[in-house]
Amino acid sequence: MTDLTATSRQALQLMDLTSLNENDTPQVIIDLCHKAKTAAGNTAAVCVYPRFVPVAKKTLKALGLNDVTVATVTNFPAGGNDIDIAVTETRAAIAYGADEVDVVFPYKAFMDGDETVGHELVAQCKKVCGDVMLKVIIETGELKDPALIRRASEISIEAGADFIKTSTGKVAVNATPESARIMLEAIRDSGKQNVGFKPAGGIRTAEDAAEHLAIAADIMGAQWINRDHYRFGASSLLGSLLTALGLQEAQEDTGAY
Ligand SMILES: O=C[C@H](O)COP(=O)(O)O
Repeated sequence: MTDLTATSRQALQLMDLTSLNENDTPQVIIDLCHKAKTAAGNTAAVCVYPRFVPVAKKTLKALGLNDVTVATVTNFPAGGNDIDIAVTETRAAIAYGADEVDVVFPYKAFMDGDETVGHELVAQCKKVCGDVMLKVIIETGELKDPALIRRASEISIEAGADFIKTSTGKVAVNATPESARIMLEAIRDSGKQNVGFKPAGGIRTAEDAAEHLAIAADIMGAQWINRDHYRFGASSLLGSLLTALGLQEAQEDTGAY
């Protein structure tokens, strides 16, 4: 087994297979759920807009994909600083049946110097989540400055994030190796090894995924990398992984969700 085969299989099983397009329909989400099952194993989760959580849950259940969780997004993608709205959206997402909520950190307010609102928003969203996993998207491509990426990561971890996530996939710059390194170092240095990391946005090739996994292994150790600690957020990565695994013909995937 080549290294790329091994990392591609690992990446596939760590993927939050994503469709967050304005023109999504129930049928698009049903098709997405079918793609979560592959000959190389199932993806970790599907990630969809809140209104599609019920159809995703129902489809995965009908397919017997009990290990594939349903993630959704709140305060997305703008990362507004209204805590009530973020909490209300998060509560609604859970009511729809979401297993995991990816909330956008109020990164613009944070860039304007307000650290308190980010901490409070994450803490209050985690409170309504209970056992539902909360991933906090800090939007690294907008923060840009390594010191801001580090600080937003620290605030999110301190406030109770289960995962910190790089990006929405909706801005010009999304997950990069540099931002991944800063965020993983923040997790390591926090001493909270149970906090996970999700690079998301712009990860399209098996080689991209392998590079990210190597960074995580370097900083956190290879043993740390599992679905409880590591996810890829990606809408167009599956096809490249299947090709690297020699499975592309078995499962058609255009990558164009
Ligand atoms: O959370 C995941 C991202 O929205 C996916 O971004 P992508 O479409 O660039 O893969």
